[in-house]
Amino acid sequence: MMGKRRGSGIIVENVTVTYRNGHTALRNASFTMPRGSIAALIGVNGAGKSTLFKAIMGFLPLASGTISILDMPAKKALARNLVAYVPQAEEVDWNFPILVEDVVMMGRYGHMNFLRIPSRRDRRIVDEALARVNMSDFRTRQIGELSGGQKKRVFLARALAQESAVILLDEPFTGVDLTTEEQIVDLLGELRREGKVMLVSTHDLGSVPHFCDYSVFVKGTVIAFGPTETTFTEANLEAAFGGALRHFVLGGQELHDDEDPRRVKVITDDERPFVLYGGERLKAKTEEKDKGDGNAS
Ligand SMILES: Nc1ncnc2c1ncn2[C@@H]1O[C@H](COP(=O)(O)OP(=O)(O)OP(=O)(O)O)[C@@H](O)[C@H]1O
Repeated sequence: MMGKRRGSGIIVENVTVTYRNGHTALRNASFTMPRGSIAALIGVNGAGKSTLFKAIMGFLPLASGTISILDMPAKKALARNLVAYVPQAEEVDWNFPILVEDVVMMGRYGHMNFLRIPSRRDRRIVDEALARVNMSDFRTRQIGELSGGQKKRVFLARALAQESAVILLDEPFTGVDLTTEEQIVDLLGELRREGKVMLVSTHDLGSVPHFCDYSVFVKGTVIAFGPTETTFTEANLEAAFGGALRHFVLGGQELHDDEDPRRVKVITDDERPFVLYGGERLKAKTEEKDKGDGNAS
């Protein structure tokens, strides 16, 4: 396990990515996040979140700029198998006939020689990864026969089996029920305590302050980034989502039977609402969690 907490996790500096059709999806994007932390990548559809992931993974060339991972050039970190990617559901061919346990074993390929014969250790790591996402009972199922949330957990298990220090998760909560989302959030918290670096793209605004240490707002570039405490603000949400967000302010008789003057503001992109109480938002729970015994069940 990674015990190291110091040093930088991911540094993206002035990155520009242009697709082959000439469309520049990201221009001069920059942000940094340290080791042992979780950052949310927040932005509307088409803002460039997946493009950023693909650029970090080396799937797309950079027109300019640099990316460094764990204090080394991204290429080197990728070659050392230090980065795992959990793709969006739409990017996977679910008709491909493959068993759950074989998907997770793919996470071990980078550790095997070209014959790809799993060792006892590889099998043990796959078993542990499946157990950690509560999918052991499904190991001999075809991946295409699972629910959306179960598929996500299998791909998360593949990332765990890879034993990489960095995990990129593209929309891990889309199509996932609340219990599964909570399990995934707990697991990410455990991984953070192990010193891993996690970048999570999400539309699920309500959960960001609960588990993300850093927020990165994307809109064709990085328009704001920093600690969630200070960066996950109404102004930045507005800047990132513009008219796509809906606001409700509840107060008076709508909210209270008594004379309580306090009001609640709800900001939502219709997935999970983000609630501000009397102009102040709920304090992130992450620190409280960290102070616990670290034994999330
Ligand atoms: N292969 C491609 N060729 C050309 N343009 C592309 C390609 N893939 C994406 N784009 C464009 O790049 C921009 C950013 O897309 P990207 O997929 O990174 O957005 P996103 O923030 O991940 O959105 P979503 O929330 O829908 O996943 C969009 O305008 C999109 O149309």
